[in-house]
Amino acid sequence: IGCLDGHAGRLVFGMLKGKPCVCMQGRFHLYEGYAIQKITLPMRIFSLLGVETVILTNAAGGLNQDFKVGDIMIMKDHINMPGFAGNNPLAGPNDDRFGVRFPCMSDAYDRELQQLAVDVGQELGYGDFLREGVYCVLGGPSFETIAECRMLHNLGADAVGMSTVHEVIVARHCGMRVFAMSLITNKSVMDYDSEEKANHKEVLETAQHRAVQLQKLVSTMVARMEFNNTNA
Ligand SMILES: O=P(O)(O)O[C@@H]1C[C@H](O)[C@@H](CO)O1
Ligand code: HPA
Repeated sequence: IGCLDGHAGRLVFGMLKGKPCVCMQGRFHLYEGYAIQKITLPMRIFSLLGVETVILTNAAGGLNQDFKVGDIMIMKDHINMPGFAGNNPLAGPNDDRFGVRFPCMSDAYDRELQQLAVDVGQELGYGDFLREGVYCVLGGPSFETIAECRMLHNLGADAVGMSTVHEVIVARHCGMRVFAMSLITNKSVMDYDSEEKANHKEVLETAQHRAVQLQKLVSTMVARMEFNNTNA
């Protein structure tokens, strides 16, 4: 597992609220120079281990002007920018043991799990900072220019980041149920007069600030989840 700032590089097995879980503490990214098929391999391993549901989190810049730093955005959809240029984790020969050649992505994000997150978030008193939206993935590692942020916002993205979507595609390909959420760690700079600059320190600080609430949201969702994915 990617071992860089903010990504511990550990695979943790255990029980969470009575459910067997495996957690990646960190992930691989395109910007580390790995092939896209390699960074998504953990999803196929999880599938072979019998994992039914994948919960993904990420840090992201907020393009939606209503979003504040510290907001948690439930992902309802994505824009796969590297995919537009042919960099899709399913490119190459299809391994039929995992899934079909042309998987559907309009149902990538499980609606019931999104609703569960809303319900649990409300119960925990997180309503003021719980949002939903569209995440756009870019390759990184450079943060976006002002013109790029404006373009992505005009395209319908609410948040921008450097991960998650590749994993979602591979997880869906092999029939796992997917829930994903972004922590808005910084506001994307959209204005030439702005003094703000995206930086990794702010990303880590915001993540630290919301860590306990994110853990509570995930663990409460896991506690309420049904076994036996019927979505495959
Ligand atoms: O949660 P991820 O891994 O998407 O984290 C984002 C992308 C970079 O790793 C880092 C940039 O600050 O945050
Ligand atoms: N852009 C891209 N990736 C990110 C950002 C951002 O502003 N913040 C955290 N990850």
